[in-house]
Amino acid sequence: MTAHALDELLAGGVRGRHVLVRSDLNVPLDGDVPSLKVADDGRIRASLPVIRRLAEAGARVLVMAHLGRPKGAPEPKYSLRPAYERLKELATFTVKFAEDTAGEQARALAAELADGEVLVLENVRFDPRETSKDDAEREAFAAELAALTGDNGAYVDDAFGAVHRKHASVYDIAAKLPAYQGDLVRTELEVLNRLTDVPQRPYVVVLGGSKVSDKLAVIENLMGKADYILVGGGMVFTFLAAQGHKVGASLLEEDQLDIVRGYLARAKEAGCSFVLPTDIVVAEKFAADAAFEVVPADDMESSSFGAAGLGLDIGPESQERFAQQIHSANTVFWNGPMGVFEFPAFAGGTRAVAKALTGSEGFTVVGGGDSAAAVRSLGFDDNAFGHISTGGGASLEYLEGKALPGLTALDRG
Ligand SMILES: Nc1ncnc2c1ncn2[C@@H]1O[C@H](COP(=O)(O)OP(=O)(O)OP(=O)(O)O)[C@@H](O)[C@H]1O
Ligand SMILES: O=C(O)[C@H](O)COP(=O)(O)O
Repeated sequence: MTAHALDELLAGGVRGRHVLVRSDLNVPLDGDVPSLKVADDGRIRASLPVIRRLAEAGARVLVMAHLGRPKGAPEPKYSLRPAYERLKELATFTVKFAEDTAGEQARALAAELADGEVLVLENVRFDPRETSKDDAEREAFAAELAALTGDNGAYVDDAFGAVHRKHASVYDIAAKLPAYQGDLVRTELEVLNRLTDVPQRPYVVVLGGSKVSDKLAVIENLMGKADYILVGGGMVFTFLAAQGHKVGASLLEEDQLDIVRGYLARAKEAGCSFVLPTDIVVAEKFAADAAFEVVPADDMESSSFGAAGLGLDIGPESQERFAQQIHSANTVFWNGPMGVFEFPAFAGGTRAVAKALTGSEGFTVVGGGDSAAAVRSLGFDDNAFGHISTGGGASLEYLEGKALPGLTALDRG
């Protein structure tokens, strides 16, 4: 079965109907509470077309989204208010904000909404039922969200970046309301299908970032698809440690070491080679102005910071090697910054990989909220890449060939 498209919903007429849209507004923020500002509005801009189409067609649009990973209770630093402020600046229609998600204020504001107006609900993850493992809890929350739409509502999933999450606002909600696939999800899938169908070889996957345990899980499957997997970012230290090297105080998933050893042992028979950095930029502490040194990847504690040193970027030799590997590829998929690019001293690896992609003659895809934000903050133009996907974990899991809850939920309906 295929999902019903947004076009079908619009063709049936939405004027006066409440339409609940799941968007991915999980954007990086700058500053401190209460003056947090959106640091990169890529995901907001990507979410805008569907919201606009619905508003212009006269729907009463309710936008639900998450930001960060709060622990099931309101936390000011994870409020969606900054994302709402930015959306309001970009919008040509009225946008309002509810301080709760499905509570008293959300219900009242949803009921008062006029045709063509938009209401952004507070972070869905402020309710523990959103991410609960208990089906009944998630379903109860989904029912409360659905109730905001009255008796003739509809649901549109446009949050490509979250389709891999079995969460109430992504999965369970689709069983509560007539459900449709948003344009962003559709176009993201069309592009990623070019990578799953017949990628032009050599096919290089570049992995980094900090959501290490999420992403380690996808490697097993990617090994059967990619010719080379280049590993950088926070994920690299679990690889180096699995090879028996000391990594100081760097990000490390101790409980994944055996799994990673298995990957390294099976890579050859899977027809894939791992390319790991040979040098690392090690810092004294996690700070923009931290002292740093470049050390061999297999001897990270040789820096003057000893076991307290933190690997925050791949070194210049590795940058060169990764760039060469990317230049020789015909297809490149990149997810996850190579280092803590938010600190200029540790942005070299990410810049080098981005530059290599922009110089590539092959088909290049950058996936991930932070990865996309990184390339833009380093001054690269979106158009210099084949495609910039709004999904990090989502695109990786899609490429892995997994059935994703947010997509299967729509097929159901
Ligand atoms: N060596 C490192 N140590 C700690 N953090 C790192 C390291 N390298 C990169 N990071 C951090 O990784 C973060 C991005 O990781 P993430 O896995 O979220 O990327 P993404 O896939 O682009 O985003 P998303 O999955 O949210 O769409 C950045 O904030 C960056 O600072
Ligand atoms: O940033 C992302 O990849 C998406 O918004 C999903 O966020 P999550 O990894 O916290 O579920």
